[in-house]
Amino acid sequence: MFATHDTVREITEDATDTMSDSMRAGAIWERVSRRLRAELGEDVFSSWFKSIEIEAAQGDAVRLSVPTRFLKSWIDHHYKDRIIARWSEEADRPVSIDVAVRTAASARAVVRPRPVEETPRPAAAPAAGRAEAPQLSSVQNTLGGSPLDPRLTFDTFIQGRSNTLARAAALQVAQARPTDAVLFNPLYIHAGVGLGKTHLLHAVAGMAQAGGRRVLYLTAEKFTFGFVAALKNQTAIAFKEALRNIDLLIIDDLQFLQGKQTQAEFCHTLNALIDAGRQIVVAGDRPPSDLENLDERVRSRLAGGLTVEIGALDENLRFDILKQKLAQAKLAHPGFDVPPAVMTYVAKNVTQNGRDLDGAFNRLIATNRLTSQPVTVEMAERSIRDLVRVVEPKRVKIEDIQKIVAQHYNVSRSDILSSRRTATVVRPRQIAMYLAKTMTLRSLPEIGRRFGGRDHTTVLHAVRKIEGLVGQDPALCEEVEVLKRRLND
Ligand SMILES: Nc1ncnc2c1ncn2[C@@H]1O[C@H](COP(=O)(O)OP(=O)(O)OP(=O)(O)O)[C@@H](O)[C@H]1O
Repeated sequence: MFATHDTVREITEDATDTMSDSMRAGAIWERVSRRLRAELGEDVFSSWFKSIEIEAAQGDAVRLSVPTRFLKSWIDHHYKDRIIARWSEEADRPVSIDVAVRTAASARAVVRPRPVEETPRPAAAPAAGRAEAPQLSSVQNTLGGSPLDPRLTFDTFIQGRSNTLARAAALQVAQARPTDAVLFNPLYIHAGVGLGKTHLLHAVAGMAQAGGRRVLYLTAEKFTFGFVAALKNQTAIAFKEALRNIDLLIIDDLQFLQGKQTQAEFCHTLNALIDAGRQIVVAGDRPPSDLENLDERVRSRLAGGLTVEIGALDENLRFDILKQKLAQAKLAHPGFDVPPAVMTYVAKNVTQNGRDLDGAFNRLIATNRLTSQPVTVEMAERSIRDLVRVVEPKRVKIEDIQKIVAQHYNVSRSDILSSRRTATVVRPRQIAMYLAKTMTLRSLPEIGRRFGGRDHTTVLHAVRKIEGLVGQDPALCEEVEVLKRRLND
């Protein structure tokens, strides 16, 4: 069917209306942005509003877009009402505003308002585009990146139940090509002392660097020092530029990020890199929510990515780490060996963390090399006595297991004891039975009785089922580890 003159005119008028709506919206957004910047301050404005673009504007309906889901949810929760109020005031009529996440296709079609003038800044070095961005060495020089230990690789990082998820996420990030979509951003890894965070971060840095990406690995202390020194030397602009031109920023020991201004700069860097589709990996000694001294904006930005925990090293993992250390030691000290009984003794008794395992192993080598004593269990007992912690195993009660599992899966304890067979209850019940078998000395019939009078074969089936799943499903494995830790606390 051909369009009549009238329809052509209607279509043209519609298009002209849409164009002028868009242009009007662009002008209004400029004024709204100025007011938001004045009301909220430069820091808040550049953290949350700078990357907003107008996706569409038609009549009283405006659609804004932001590059990430995190930004959308933050703006929806904290600033949307304010934007609507300011926009309605500037437009002299009520408007509805919707915030969407930009896709590559929508980004091409976006209406770009003129950038809002910022408060005057000292003359900046010309902004380097991605193509002429500084190469790794100059980034490292400008920012004083922390040195990487070539021994800390994925090959030497031993996988166990407590670190499966963290390792898998880290590997995915390290292997990504620059054109791949960024999956977990930021990736935040937390663990207690000596459980392998630094090892994993070095492995990510090394692999990504080998893949040709511009990587910067910094401890939070170095970041603080670099930023403060740059401020003192009036090179802060160059510092910021260099930071924003890397592909992968890795920050270790985030708990040591000091100072309000440094944290604000870190937050800007996080926002700028994430919005530009670059990857961030951060490690700290506790989850973001527990980092009390950290700026709220940094905390929420971190919590908006993927947070994974590395749990305690279990005995099997400790044994495997020792095996690897032995292989390395044999290369450096030909003729040196540690009998399996000694390996088992150390793995069983040095339970704290990987650093104590390093220490124990070094003492075996030193004692053997310096005194020519053969490595035996007695020799090991004497040399590593202070690293051995005698811990009374905590007695876990079946009732506690049922309570904690029920809480974790948001079902009631009576659901777990009941005969209900819906999936939401069956899996938690099986996990609770599995924990009862592996964390207490109760027999299968006794466990069956305590789980609503079930037969011992039902318990056995549950235990086998969960044992099998834990080996295949890292997420379930992580859940079980979390439950075990809660029960052992
Ligand atoms: N899964 C693992 N495989 C191999 N080595 C490990 C593993 N976990 C820990 N280690 C070793 O344990 C030691 C301590 O690990 P690392 O320095 O990475 O701990 P961390 O979590 O960064 O501790 P901190 O919080 O004190 O900085 C290192 O020698 C590391 O190589």
